[in-house]
Amino acid sequence: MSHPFSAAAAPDLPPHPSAASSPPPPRAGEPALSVRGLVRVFGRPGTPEAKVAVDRVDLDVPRGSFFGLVGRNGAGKTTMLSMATGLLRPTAGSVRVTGVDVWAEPRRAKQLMGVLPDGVHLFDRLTGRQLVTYSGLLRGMDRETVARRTEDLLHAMDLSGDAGTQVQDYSAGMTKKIALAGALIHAPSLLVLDEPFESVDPVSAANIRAILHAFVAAGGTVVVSSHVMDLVQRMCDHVAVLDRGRVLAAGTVDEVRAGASLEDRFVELVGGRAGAGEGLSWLRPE
Ligand SMILES: Nc1ncnc2c1ncn2[C@@H]1O[C@H](COP(=O)(O)OP(=O)(O)OP(=O)(O)O)[C@@H](O)[C@H]1O
Repeated sequence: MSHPFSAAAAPDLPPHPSAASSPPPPRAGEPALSVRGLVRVFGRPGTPEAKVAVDRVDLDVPRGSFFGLVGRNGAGKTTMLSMATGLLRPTAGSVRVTGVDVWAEPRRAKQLMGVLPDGVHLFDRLTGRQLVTYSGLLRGMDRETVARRTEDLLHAMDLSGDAGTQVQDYSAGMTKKIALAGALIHAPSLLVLDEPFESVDPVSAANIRAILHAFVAAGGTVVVSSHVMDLVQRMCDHVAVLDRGRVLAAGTVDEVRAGASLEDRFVELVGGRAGAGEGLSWLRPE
């Protein structure tokens, strides 16, 4: 019997949609995502307030990979992924999705992508079912396909029972899952997920991982950002370590961890835990 949380319950998600407005075919030999010289400065450049959040990043995400982007708080992960997905304009540099320039041809590029941004701001007066349905209709998909995939996705995310509830009444984890369902409905070639497991319970997280693995097995590419090294080591085949807006290491997980655990290697790369707990000598029970 097909268990509701098993990979077998993953919705029908070939990497290329049968939507009315077909996306451009991937260009042979192009990485799924290619970033060159990417820079983002917040605040006026040259002023003391200027903050270089992403600093001349070059990165290739191979097609068919499950790619983890890891870094400390404030390392620049969200800023980089926002630029990569057309949500935040780069100060400099370029981004291509299977050869399509995200900032020169945003409509074409966005057809190829499914995006789960960090701190998603959803139309939360909609019910879960309406939100997923509109995600599909806005992509130009036909109603019948949208209706079928919406039910598949609600089931796969264990949200069928809450499909008629407004998203504003969802928990943080449910909100994450419904946003992910909306990002999957057009069966994109590339999924970019910022912290997809944050606030998500372990059963739902395992379910989402199974869906993502099935998607990669079908030829899709997934990029996830995460702080959880153990998860990235187990789940991803490629990883990039970002720190202070720069890529410190990138490659297959085995190349980057170089025989150590990814967590140990990460701490080594970003400079360890110097000063942890110092200056808090007062922090003890009276
Ligand atoms: N809108 C903004 N205005 C000014 N500075 C910003 C803005 N957004 C991000 N930053 C700064 O850019 C840097 C990178 O932030 P970013 O959110 O990309 O990091 P992150 O790696 O995603 O962190 P976290 O893991 O905590 O989510 C931080 O120093 C942050 O303060």
